[in-house]
Amino acid sequence: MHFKELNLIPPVIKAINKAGYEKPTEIQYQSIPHILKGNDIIGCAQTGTGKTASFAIPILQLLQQNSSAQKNIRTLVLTPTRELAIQISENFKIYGAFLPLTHTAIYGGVPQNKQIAIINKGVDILIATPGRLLDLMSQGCVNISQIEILVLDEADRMLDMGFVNDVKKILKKVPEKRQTLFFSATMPPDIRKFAQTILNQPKEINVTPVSSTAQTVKQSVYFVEKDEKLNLLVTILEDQSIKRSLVFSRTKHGADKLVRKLVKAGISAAAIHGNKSQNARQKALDDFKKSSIRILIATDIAARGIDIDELPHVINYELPNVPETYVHRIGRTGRAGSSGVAVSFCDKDQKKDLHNIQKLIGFNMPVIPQN
Ligand SMILES: Nc1ncnc2c1ncn2[C@@H]1O[C@H](COP(=O)(O)OP(=O)(O)OP(=O)(O)O)[C@@H](O)[C@H]1O
Repeated sequence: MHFKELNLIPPVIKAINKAGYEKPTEIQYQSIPHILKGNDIIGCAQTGTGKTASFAIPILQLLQQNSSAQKNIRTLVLTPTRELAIQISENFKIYGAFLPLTHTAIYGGVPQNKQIAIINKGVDILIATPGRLLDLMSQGCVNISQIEILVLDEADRMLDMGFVNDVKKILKKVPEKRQTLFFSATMPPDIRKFAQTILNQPKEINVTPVSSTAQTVKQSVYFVEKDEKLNLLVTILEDQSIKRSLVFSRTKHGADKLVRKLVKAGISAAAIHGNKSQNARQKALDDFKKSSIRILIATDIAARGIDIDELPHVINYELPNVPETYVHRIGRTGRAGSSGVAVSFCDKDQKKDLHNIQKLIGFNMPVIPQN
């Protein structure tokens, strides 16, 4: 199967070729035709399998084919984190390289003037985190009353407690007649039910069992006492054959503390979490992406969607208490067919969390004995 068989227009095919993709992934192959037909979609596929292109490619094509003389926002993509908004915007840039369509990302933590100036020039596709979008809407700087396509990326996260009120407010301002697309690697049943109230006769595309982890990630767990965790972390990371590792911590404070301890042990590390300025967040991520730091300690703001080329290793210093979060965290490795390793630390207070995670992913992880 080639992208050509998906009835894509030449400028889109040209951009896909330039990106170096040989063939569509399963989720792309299954969702692109439905989206091109104008259907609503719930798309579930494992982490790192190209869900972004599954919506970005057909959206670009639809906007191009039904081109409008007006300069209004025609597609809105909602996404939970600022880093992800930037990344999705970069994806639209790649796939839309040979099309005249414009796009931009708006997100909090940075001044709004530049964002407003770009919107005022006219954009076809707006990628937004909900808070900044509502902010700019309330100031009259953004009008989403003409959108044709609405995307909820990481849909279950967008509709969980932290975001649901914001999303409901946004939904009141978009036209009822629209195409709505939901994408995520995880989709808990209650969220799926709620989704049905927003979508119109959606096609469900489940490429693999919902919430399953990518086969490309080798998972294991250490049972470790709380006061032994730091030593274990240092021992693991001293192994220089691990080129880079992303370490998840449950708290911002815990993340900072780990950075200090690792730096003291001679291991270069930086943290990314919600108490840092947006510039510091982006810098930590960029430094990690270009390998100027070897270890990035993150809270769950980096759990979803973030695509880091050749990231071989993820550590859960603590297990997350929401099992779906585990699936997203370890999905930062083993992307686009490459292989990855994910190790988790489990102390005696976290046995229940481990149980819930293993129930969700449908298997028990091998336990690594400590010597
Ligand atoms: N058809 C393809 N062939 C090769 N690589 C691809 C293809 N489609 C996407 N990719 C690459 O795969 C990587 C993962 O894609 P993407 O970030 O969209 O994954 P995802 O399914 O959204 O993951 P997550 O659930 O973690 O958000 C990206 O680096 C992207 O460039």
